[in-house]
Amino acid sequence: MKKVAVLGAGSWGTALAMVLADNDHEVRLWGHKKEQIDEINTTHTNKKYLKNITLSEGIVGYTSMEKAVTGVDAIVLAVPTKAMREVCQQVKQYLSTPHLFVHVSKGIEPDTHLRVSEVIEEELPATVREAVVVLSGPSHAEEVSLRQPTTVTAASSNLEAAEKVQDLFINQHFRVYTNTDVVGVEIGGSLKNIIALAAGITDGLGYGDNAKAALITRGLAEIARLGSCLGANPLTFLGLTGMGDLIVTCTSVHSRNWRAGNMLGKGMKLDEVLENMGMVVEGVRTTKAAYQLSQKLQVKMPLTSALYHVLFDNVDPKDAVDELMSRNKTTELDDLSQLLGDRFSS
Ligand SMILES: NC(=O)C1=CN([C@@H]2O[C@H](COP(=O)(O)OP(=O)(O)OC[C@H]3O[C@@H](n4cnc5c(N)ncnc54)[C@H](O)[C@@H]3O)[C@@H](O)[C@H]2O)C=CC1
Ligand SMILES: O=C(CO)COP(=O)(O)O
Repeated sequence: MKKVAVLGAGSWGTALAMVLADNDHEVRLWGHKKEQIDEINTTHTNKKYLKNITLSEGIVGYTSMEKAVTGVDAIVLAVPTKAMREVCQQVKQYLSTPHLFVHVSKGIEPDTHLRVSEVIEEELPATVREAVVVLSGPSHAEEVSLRQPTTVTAASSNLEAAEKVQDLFINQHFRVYTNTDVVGVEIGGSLKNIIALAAGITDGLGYGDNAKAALITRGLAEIARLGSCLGANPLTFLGLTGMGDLIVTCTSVHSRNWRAGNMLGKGMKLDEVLENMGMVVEGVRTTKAAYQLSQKLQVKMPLTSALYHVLFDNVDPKDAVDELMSRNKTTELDDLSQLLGDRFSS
């Protein structure tokens, strides 16, 4: 049995706390909202984030971060990307030895263009950080909390650390693989939210499965294009954190990114949509970051670019689709085949 602190008591932090409690670990779930932590400790529910779920009594809620992290074996960072720096700055005050950090957030910072593990490494000195492992994959909190079969990947350049995280989380319902391609895993997990927003939009506009399949496959092509340019192994994008997460997020009503896109497609404004959601929609900020990166690195990302103009320049979603469909004709396997070809030709 290990002692694990989960920082962030939203949907995903709570669902992962359940997995850890099922594995008989001592789980300390920290949140910054007192009423929510009181609810976790009294009724063993977290209704705003996981409806109709009773949490294991083994999960104890904390409002004191210091108490939550004192003496733990591992710290899971489960807050939205936007809050990651602030939470790292808080946690490092309470640590004096290196700890194993697991992050589960799917985003890229606009302007700095840093991946979440890079943000964490920037904020946490080596004196408190043994290793950073990203846990990612097709995994809606709603299904994980019902103990439905789910597969994810623990990725770190330090394979031993990834294996420690695999051992912490793996069970009969929650299967964990390992990978050392951190760039590929983080880029796949973040950029799929852009495509999920777009898939929600086409559904909201009344378009069908053909449009959805087009978004998923061409979305994967542009994710792989940018990811490979940043140093990822292109094959990672065919795995759980690439194609796997694209499928689950673009096709599920659980996805907040899909739901936000759906409302946009039905004519709502972005501000209204985000107010309505009450939970994080990571794809909005990631669209900005990926668009900026594609401009800087000169990587072709037509779907990301179209979504950027819908979100931030008030372009009508239907006009954006019409424009995408009337671009100059091209071949399917352009630079992507070069990327994969290089791998297979040696
Ligand atoms: N919900 C899901 O099924 C999955 C979510 N993720 C990722 O996990 C991350 C967290 O997402 P969710 O838990 O779903 O979001 P959520 O919106 O359900 O919950 C976010 C939680 O973070 C808290 N929070 C926000 N700012 C904070 C701050 N400055 N300090 C402390 N707490 C703060 C909120 O109060 C809330 O409890 C995101 O990056 C998301 O992409 C990854 C896999 C699955
Ligand atoms: O990442 C997720 C599933 O793997 C959750 O997606 P949403 O943030 O769109 O709900």
